[in-house]
Amino acid sequence: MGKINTVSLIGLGAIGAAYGSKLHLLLGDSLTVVANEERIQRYEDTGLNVNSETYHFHYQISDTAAAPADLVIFAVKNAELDQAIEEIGHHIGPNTIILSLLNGISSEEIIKEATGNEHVLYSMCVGIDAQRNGTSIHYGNLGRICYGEQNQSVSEDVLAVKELFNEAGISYEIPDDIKHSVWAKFMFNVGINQTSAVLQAPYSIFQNIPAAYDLALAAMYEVVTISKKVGVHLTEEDVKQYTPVLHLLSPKGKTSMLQDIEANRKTEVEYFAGKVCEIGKEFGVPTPVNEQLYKIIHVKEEIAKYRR
Ligand SMILES: NC(=O)C1=CN([C@@H]2O[C@H](COP(=O)(O)OP(=O)(O)OC[C@H]3O[C@@H](n4cnc5c(N)ncnc54)[C@H](OP(=O)(O)O)[C@@H]3O)[C@@H](O)[C@H]2O)C=CC1
Ligand SMILES: CC(C)(CO)C(=O)C(=O)O
Repeated sequence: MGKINTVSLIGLGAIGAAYGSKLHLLLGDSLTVVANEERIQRYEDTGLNVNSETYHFHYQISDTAAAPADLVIFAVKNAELDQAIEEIGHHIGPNTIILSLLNGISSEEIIKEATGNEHVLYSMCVGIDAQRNGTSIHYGNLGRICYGEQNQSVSEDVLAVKELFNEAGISYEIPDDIKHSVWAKFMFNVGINQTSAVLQAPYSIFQNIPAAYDLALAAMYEVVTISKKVGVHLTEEDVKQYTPVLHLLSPKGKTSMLQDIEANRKTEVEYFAGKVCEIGKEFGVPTPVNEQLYKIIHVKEEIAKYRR
């Protein structure tokens, strides 16, 4: 792949709109947002408001024919991924590079398996505190997108994405070991997203009340333990590296999981505690903190359904 000229994006929520707005400023209509008619109608009615600027993206209805894009970006929630893969299928050709900005440790494998595409890079975003209210998105920090090849090579695809991000003004990092970085981010999400959802607490609580962050740490240490069983080997150093990340987030900001709870949406608990408990069981490692978080967050989802 030479230069990336066309990008298709699916998922115009907090993450998709935040990074999509940067790409739109660079690419104009060469950035296509793929969605069904109902969503497109909603986006066209008001435009997308990102940090008080209104954006009108170029939209394409999901089941219409399309030329493959140079780059496809997934920015939906984990439970929405299978449907999104199907709906953006026309935009994926044999040479299309794919980035998945979803949290968790499974989306890249799922995309590879479903599409047979050989240009899926491993990626995640870190240090971003994007919040969504309907079609209005606000972020204090855009953070950076960490990405790379699983085999750690600096491939043509990696370089093409680097050029795009440089031109769009999107901060990025190409870590030496992207799998390790994805797991470290997973560890942080397992801690902060889940405890924030249970405590219904914004980042300021974790920044200022050590006992609150201790709860998150207890869940994170279970990820450190299971990571050693799957050959990733997270360490105390990885845990420590996330303390400054937490302190850079906007104090009033909320994790994506707390936003889901407050908006009565299904959360990503299956992909956080659910995954930790699954791997723990496989290797005979107890994961009591995540077991409790899993149960409590499920009850919160049930309460939301009951109230609806
Ligand atoms: N928010 C944050 O600060 C961060 C989030 N993340 C991760 O990024 C991922 C996305 O999170 P976030 O942006 O917060 O989630 P949001 O819920 O804000 O956004 C997801 C968007 O995807 C849309 N969508 C779902 N299915 C489809 C589909 N089939 N076609 C088109 N659009 C679709 C949803 O539309 P609709 O509302 O109409 O259903 C929604 O707008 C998650 O994995 C999250 O964990 C990572 C880092 C930080
Ligand atoms: C790390 C954090 C909490 C913010 O970037 C996140 O990934 C999320 O809200 O899902």
